[in-house]
Amino acid sequence: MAVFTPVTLDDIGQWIQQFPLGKALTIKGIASGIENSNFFLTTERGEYVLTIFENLSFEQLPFYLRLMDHLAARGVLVPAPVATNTGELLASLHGKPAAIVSKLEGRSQMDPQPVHCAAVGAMLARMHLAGQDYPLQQPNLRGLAWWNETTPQVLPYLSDESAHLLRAEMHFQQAFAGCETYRQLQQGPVHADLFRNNVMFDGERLTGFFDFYFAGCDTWLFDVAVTVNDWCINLDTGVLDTPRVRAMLDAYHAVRPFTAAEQEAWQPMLRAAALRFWLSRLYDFYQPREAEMLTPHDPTHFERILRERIATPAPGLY
Ligand SMILES: Nc1ncnc2c1ncn2[C@@H]1O[C@H](COP(=O)(O)OP(=O)(O)O)[C@@H](O)[C@H]1O
Ligand SMILES: N[C@@H](CCOP(=O)(O)O)C(=O)O
Repeated sequence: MAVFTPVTLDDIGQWIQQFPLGKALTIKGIASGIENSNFFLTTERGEYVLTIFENLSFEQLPFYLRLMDHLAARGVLVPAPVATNTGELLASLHGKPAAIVSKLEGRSQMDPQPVHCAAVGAMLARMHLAGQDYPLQQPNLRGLAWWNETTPQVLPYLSDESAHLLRAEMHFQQAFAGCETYRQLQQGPVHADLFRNNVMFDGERLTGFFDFYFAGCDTWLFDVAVTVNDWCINLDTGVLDTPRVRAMLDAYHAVRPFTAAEQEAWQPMLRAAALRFWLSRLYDFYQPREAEMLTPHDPTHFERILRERIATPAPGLY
């Protein structure tokens, strides 16, 4: 279980009074996260999720929380942050930034079918459009600059074969990020981590996207590639499953049509999305932080996906 900062009901008895939520009735640590300490919180007003941010600062957090607020206000299904009695979306708990957001119904769909992929594709396109007038700017903190910084830190742990792949792909992605087609890609706030475990479904009904704490301003296509690489693959081989890819891309395209530049950039972008998670998983694997209980994700999964995207062209965007 990844609870880096434990919290008890006693700890928040007074603290909760700054929110219009009544008394706290129960609090329970959530096992599955790897970045933050999360708790299901029941108060006299209902059910919520309390997050204590372990890595993001008071200065960085308004970008994420106001983005969720912005999107929720425009009908995109995301958790709505609860403001304090003085209108703040953030408060300090055990000396760290903390927020309370609404709890989404349902559960994650870990074995998605085309119908789920279509729902995700359509909501992702709506999210990109709704984010167009979001006024705050913050780069994707796990973008190319972070890859450049992280690569030398993980290279010493890799086999010759994997190190060769990482160096070569970094070289390829640096060139891609500097090319004219890349410059033409539409950008805006993106989720950047829209994996199956960050979306809730009630049956076939999508109830919301959550875990926006890797969000940032980046190309919309990067967001699509991250999402396809998790939702539309054979999990053992990393091979794309065409019916799920088509369902997701067609549903996205129907809401926000892809451009010719995006079509051209699609294959390298799928590689970029695989590289990003290979790198972060390597980093988390070899430089783990302390937690009460923590299971690092398997880096080789994304190395396999990267090799597969290099070897086999994906179905086109449209
Ligand atoms: N708004 C929410 N509504 C319902 N469940 C949530 C919500 N936010 C988080 N959770 C639950 O908490 C778990 C961990 O949250 P997550 O944001 O993925 O953590 P981390 O950022 O630490 O990786 C999720 O798998 C989900 O079960
Ligand atoms: N989705 C990433 C890791 C981030 O974890 P999350 O629980 O916050 O989604 C991965 O799978 O490597």
